[in-house]
Amino acid sequence: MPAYVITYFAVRGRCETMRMLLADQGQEWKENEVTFDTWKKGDLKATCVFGQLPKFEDGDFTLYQSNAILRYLARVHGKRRLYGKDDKQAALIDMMNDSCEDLRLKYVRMIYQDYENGKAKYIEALPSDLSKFEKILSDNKGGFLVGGQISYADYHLLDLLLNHQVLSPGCLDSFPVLKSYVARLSARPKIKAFLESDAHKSRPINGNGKQ
Ligand SMILES: N[C@@H](CCC(=O)N[C@@H](CSC(=S)NCCc1ccccc1)C(=O)NCC(=O)O)C(=O)O
Repeated sequence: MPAYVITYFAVRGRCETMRMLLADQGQEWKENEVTFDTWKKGDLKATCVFGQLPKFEDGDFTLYQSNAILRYLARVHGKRRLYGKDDKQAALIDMMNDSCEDLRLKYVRMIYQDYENGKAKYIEALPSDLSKFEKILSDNKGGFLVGGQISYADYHLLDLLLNHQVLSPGCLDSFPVLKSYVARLSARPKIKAFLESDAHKSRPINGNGKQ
């Protein structure tokens, strides 16, 4: 039985980034899928430190907060291999992930609270955020957000960009570096296999069916 267990709803949401990271790192994990009906009963919610999912278990070690889970996995895999080569790179990677979280929060708010009326406006404003990542990846010749190796923030940005290509298929057409970054990372053999898996394809992106 894999040591890793992800407890979450049957959606990509805040867990597809860690799933891609684990897949790319050759790790296995168990999915503990929670239905919305079960969740509404409140018993599981009452056991969650912050009353929310995802919950991540590594044996008898339990974590909540999706970004804390990513940082934990970045530390434990291959001697911090997913966290840069030194503390300064690690800090830059955290900075990049914080910006991914900013974009995710904007996306989630639109999806769940303002999809019908806010989708067009969100897509119109999107280039302002995408252009920042286009410049970061253009300026860093290493091919990743920080340095010359993939970090946990790269998996987060990849997940966000894939979701945004569903929301607005042409959103990367004016950002050639981002477009090639998505193609290159998606072509990594283990990520490619994950993205082609039924498990991934069968999970809706969000919990309300909007994408
Ligand atoms: N900062 C936390 C945020 C966790 C979070 O928002 N979890 C949501 C699910 S993740 C997400 S993107 N939520 C957006 C709306 C949603 C609600 C319920 C199910 C699915 C999506 C949740 O548990 N909602 C249920 C509840 O609060 O009772 C993290 O990053 O893990």
